[in-house]
Amino acid sequence: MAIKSLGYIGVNSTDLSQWRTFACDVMGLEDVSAHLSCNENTALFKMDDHPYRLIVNKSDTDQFAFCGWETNSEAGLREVADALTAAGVAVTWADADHIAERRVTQLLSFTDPSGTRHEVFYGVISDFKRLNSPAGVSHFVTGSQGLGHVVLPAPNFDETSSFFTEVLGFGLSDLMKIKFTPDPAEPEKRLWFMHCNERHHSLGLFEMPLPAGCVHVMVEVPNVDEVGLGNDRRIAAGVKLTGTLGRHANDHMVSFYMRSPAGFDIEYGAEGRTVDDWDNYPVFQSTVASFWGHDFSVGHED
Ligand SMILES: Cc1ccc(O)c(O)c1CC[C@@H]1C(=O)CC[C@]2(C)C(=O)CC[C@@H]12
Ligand SMILES: [Fe+2]
Repeated sequence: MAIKSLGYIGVNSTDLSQWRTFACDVMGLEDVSAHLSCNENTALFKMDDHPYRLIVNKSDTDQFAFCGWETNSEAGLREVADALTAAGVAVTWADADHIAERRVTQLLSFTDPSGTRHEVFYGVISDFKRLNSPAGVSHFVTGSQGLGHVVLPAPNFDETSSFFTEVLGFGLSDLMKIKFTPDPAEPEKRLWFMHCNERHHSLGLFEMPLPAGCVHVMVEVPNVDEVGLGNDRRIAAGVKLTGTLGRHANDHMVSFYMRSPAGFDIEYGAEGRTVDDWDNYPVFQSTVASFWGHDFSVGHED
């Protein structure tokens, strides 16, 4: 497939300083806004040798804004554009300002069948500066696995899931049928996990609308100590815990969840498994989220 990894994510924010505190002091990302001399209505945060992985734009709402998917080449980007066009999805090629803002060579955008905005690009423009984490995080697990994973609301589930598999070429990793709240009357909802590289999942689709525009974004640190240190920083910053420490049954990630200033969650994890041979990987359905831990009921308390 032409899409190789999750390259960046975009967020809208009424208060950039809230994101500076959360992204730097809690997540351990580096604020590179001044280094990249972006305008005062944008904040850029670095995780690795990409110029940035998180872009926060000043807005009148606090919401997830877009995913940025990376392709390898101009041909790869053209392939995605052709597949979208053939499927009747409107493709917008970015103008020079948009391309310059994103620091890539070429860029297009589209909207998926559940209304989430996506960008697809090739050719990151980087000075290859290394991460200098203000929280002392040694590094994030990225590279060919991309920045992590994103779980998106997909109320229009059948159309959205087949769009990602059939039009964009994502592979199904595993699936669940779950209730989101403790309410016993709530019907079960589908939660599908999909891959575009060796990371177990780069994309999740959850059958439910969400005002925040995103369920969560996962970033991966190299070991459980970094997860624990991240949780200590979360406590020190007074950030709400939305899922307790646990190990997932599908990707084996040890993680916790916390509420970001945009209302969606950040999953902070380590020890996720990779899959080298998807052809011989059996898709499965799990009836539990995790081998142990991950109490999500804490997120529904005030
Ligand atoms: C189940 C699971 C497997 C791998 C992951 O990376 C992962 O994030 C999850 C959990 C997904 C999901 C969530 O994020 C919000 C709260 C959810 C909907 C639940 O209540 C159970 C599954 C949870
Ligand atoms: Fe996750």
